[in-house]
Amino acid sequence: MIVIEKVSKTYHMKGRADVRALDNVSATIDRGEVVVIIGPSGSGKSTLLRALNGLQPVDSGRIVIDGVEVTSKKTDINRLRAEVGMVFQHFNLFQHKTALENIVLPQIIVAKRGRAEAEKIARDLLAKVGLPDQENSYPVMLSGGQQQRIAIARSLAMKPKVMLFDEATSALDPETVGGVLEQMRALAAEGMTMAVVTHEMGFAREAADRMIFMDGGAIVEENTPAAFFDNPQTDRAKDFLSQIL
Ligand SMILES: Nc1ncnc2c1ncn2[C@@H]1O[C@H](COP(=O)(O)OP(=O)(O)OP(=O)(O)O)[C@@H](O)[C@H]1O
Repeated sequence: MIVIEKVSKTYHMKGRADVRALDNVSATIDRGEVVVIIGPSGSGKSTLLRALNGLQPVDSGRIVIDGVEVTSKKTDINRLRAEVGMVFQHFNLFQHKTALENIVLPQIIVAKRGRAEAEKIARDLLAKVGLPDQENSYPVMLSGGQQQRIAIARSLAMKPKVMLFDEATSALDPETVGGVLEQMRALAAEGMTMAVVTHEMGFAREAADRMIFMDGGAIVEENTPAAFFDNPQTDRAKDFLSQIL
């Protein structure tokens, strides 16, 4: 379970007004729950996701994942990043390593597994993401969607308790988005705890247990997808939905 308690974050940049990216945000995400976070550009969605795996330090408040306080300086951030997998818009595979090695290496380096075990896990995951025949392919030989599925497999190899997706399909060619969404749906169906920032409203309707709508660094509305899309409560959510649907 993820508990987010009164989390705030302001960015200070020279020559620019301060930006309050997160303004007293509180939420909980239950084990096995799939939460889709949407909102206008600059509303704080990415900052919140990055805070959840410790990539983004916050100014105040607490984030606790399965009893481990992410926001405590004492927490081992490397361990946390293994337990909280994150898939970004840009998948950053090692270009000079094969698909298999991309999944194997973090297991050896971070999880300290032996090569035989790491390769077995990697092969199982390549099959799971629908790419069993691509273990010897280099990223450049794969479509963006296939590379993103390798990136998902790489995260899953660490056996995370939680998966975070930050616009995982936004940089892909339209014809390769479907395969990635299919993997995300399958993970959701298996009961993975997921927080997903996406523009894919079809995915949100089908796979989300709950929608969180953010604006101006705050959570403005939370509801089931059916209630949120069909009957938004706030003017801000209505405006946003009228622009994107
Ligand atoms: N590293 C940073 N330094 C300074 N300002 C930042 C930084 N990261 C984000 N911001 C600012 O904080 C605000 C929230 O940004 P964030 O990326 O969290 O929003 P978002 O909802 O994910 O936006 P988008 O949908 O465009 O990705 C924005 O005004 C952004 O310009």
